[in-house]
Amino acid sequence: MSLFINQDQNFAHQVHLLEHKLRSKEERILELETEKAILHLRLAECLGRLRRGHEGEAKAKTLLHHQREAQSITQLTLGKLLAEVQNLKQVLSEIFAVYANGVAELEGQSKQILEKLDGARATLNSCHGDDLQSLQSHMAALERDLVEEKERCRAEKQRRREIHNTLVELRGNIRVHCRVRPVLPLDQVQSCSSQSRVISSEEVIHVSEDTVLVNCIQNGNPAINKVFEFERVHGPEDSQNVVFEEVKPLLTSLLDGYNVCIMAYGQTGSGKTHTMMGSQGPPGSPQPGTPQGVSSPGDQQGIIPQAAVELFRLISGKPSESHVVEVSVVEVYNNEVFDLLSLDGEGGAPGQRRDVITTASGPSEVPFLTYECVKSAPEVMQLVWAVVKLRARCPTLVHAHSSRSHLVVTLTVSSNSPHALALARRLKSAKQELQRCPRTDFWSPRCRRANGAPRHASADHSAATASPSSSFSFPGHSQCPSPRPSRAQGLFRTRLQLVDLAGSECVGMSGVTGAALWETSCINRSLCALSDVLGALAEQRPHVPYRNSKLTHLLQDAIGGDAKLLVMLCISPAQRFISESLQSLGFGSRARQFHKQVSHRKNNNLKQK
Ligand SMILES: Nc1ncnc2c1ncn2[C@@H]1O[C@H](COP(=O)(O)OP(=O)(O)OP(=O)(O)O)[C@@H](O)[C@H]1O
Repeated sequence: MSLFINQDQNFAHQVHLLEHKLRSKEERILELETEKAILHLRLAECLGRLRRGHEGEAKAKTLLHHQREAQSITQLTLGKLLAEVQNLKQVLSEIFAVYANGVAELEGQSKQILEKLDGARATLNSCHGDDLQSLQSHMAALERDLVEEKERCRAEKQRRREIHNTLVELRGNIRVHCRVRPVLPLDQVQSCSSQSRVISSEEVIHVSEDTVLVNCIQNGNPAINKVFEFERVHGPEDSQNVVFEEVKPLLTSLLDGYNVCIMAYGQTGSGKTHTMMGSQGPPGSPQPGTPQGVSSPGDQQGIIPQAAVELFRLISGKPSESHVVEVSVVEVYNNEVFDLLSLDGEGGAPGQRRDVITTASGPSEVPFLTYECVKSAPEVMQLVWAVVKLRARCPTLVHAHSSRSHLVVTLTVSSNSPHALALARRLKSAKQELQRCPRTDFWSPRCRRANGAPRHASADHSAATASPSSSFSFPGHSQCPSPRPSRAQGLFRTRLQLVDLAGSECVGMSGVTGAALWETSCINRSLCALSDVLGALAEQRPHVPYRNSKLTHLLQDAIGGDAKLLVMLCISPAQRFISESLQSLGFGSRARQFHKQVSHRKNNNLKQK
C-alpha cells in the first residue's frame, strides 16, 4: 500500500514538476513573444528610418540640383549686373563731365552778373545821391515854408488877439473859459443790484481845446451829443499853472486902466474853490494826509494867489510909475454883503455887514468897506487865507466842504500913470452912456439880519463868532471907513476882482434842510439874477437888472461896465451831475452871446470900412 502511495506521490510530484516547467516555458514563450514584438517594432522603426533616409537623400539630391541651378543663374545675373554697373559708371562719368562744364559756365556767368551788379550799384548810388539831395532841398524848402507858415499863423493869432482885445477894450466884454475837472469819489453813484452794490462814475463830458462835448444818455434812447464852444477849454489833465497861463494876459489890462474880473461859476463840488484858491491851503499849512508843516506845492496854487504874484510882477516892471495896491475881501451870504477884513467895535469878530450903493457917477460902491494896503503877493495871500476860513461852509450829500457864500477878493491898484489917466478920461465918457440904464428895486431878502447877529446860520463859525478876547488879527490891519482918506487925489484906480461863487445845487441831491435849505435858495436866486443880467446884456435890453441881487449889484461894473470879465466855468465830467453841468454850460454860452454880438457888430463895421 505504501508502495502505491509513493508512486502516486512521485507521479503527482512529476506532474507538478512538469506543470511547473510548462508554466515556466509558457512564461518564457510570452517573454520571447514580447521581445519579438519589440524587435518587430524596432525593425519597423528602422525600416521607417531607412525609408525616410532614402527620401532625404532624394531631397538633398534635388536641393543640390537646385543649388547648382541657382548658382548658375546667380552667376549669369551677376554678370549682367556687372555689365549694367559698368554702363552706369559710363553714364555717370558722362553726366559729371556735363555738370562740370555747366558749373564752369555758371561761374563765368555769375562773375559777369556780379560785375554788372557792381556797375548798377555804382550807378544807383550816384542816382540816389542826386535824389537825396533834391529831396533834402525839397524838405528844406518845406521846412522854410512851415516856419514861415508858423510865423504867419503866430502873427495871425497875435492880430486876432489884438483885435479881440480892442473889441474888449471898446466895450466891457466877456470871455468864457471852461474847466472840466477829473472824476472824483464824489461823482460816484451807488446803486443796489439784486446781488451787490454797484458803484459807477460814468464820464459823459469830453473836451478839445475850445469845445465841450456832452453825451446826453437817456435810458433806452440813443445818446444825443451837445457841443458847447468857449474861448478856451481845459480838460482834467490841465494843471493849475496851465489854467492860469490862459488867464494871465488879462491882468496886463489892469495897468492899462481897465477893471478886470475873474469869476468861477459852476455847480457845487465842480472845482471853483480849487480853481480860484487851490486845494492845498496856504503854503506851510498842514494838509489832510500830509505831515504838519509841509508846504503846498506851487503848482497847486489857484488863480487868486497866482494873480497876486503876477500883479506885483507887473508893477515892479514899471518903476517910473508909482502904484499902491489895496485888498478887500467880501462875502455875499444869504443876499447880504459881509466885509471879512473888518473887525467889530471891540476888535473881535470879523465880518461886518455892509451895503452896496450906486454912486452918482455910476459904479457901485460898498461904503465903509475895509481896505488893507499890501506890498507883496504873500501879504495879500496871508490876509486872504486868514479870512477864507471864516467863509460859510456846510457839508451836503454832494460836497463835504460846500461853500455857502460868494467870495469876492478885490485888489485895487492906484496909479499915477499918464497913460492910465488918459484912458480914465476916455472911459469916463463911455460910462456916462451906461448910466442911462434904469434901475430896478432891490430884491428884498426874506431873512434880513441886523448887524452883529451871527452871519452863518448853518455852518460852524466859531471863528466868526469869537469873543472879543479872541486872538484873531490881520497883519497890518487898519480899517479905513469910506471915503478912504488915505487915497491920494489925482490917482487912477483899477480893480481886479476875483470871485469864487457859491455852487448852484439841486436840493434833491444835496439833501439840505432848514437853514442850509434857505442858503441854497439864496445861492440859486443870486445865480439866477447873475444869469438874468448876462441875458439882458446879451440881448442889449435897455434895462439890466443888476440890483435884483446883492451879488450882481456888487459886481455891476465887472459884468456890464468897462471891466474885462472872464467867466471860468467849472464842470464835473460825471453822468450823475449832467443836468447841472448842462445848466452851467448854458450859462457860459449865454454869457458869450454878449461877446459874440459885439464882435459881430465890430466885424460889420470893419467890413463897411
Ligand atoms: N481840477 C481838479 N483837480 C483835482 N481835484 C479837483 C479839481 N477840481 C476840484 N477838485 C477837488 O474837488 C473837490 C471839490 O472842489 P471845490 O471845493 O473846489 O468845489 P466847489 O465848486 O468850490 O464846491 P462848492 O461850490 O460846493 O464850494 C475838492 O476836493 C477839490 O480838491
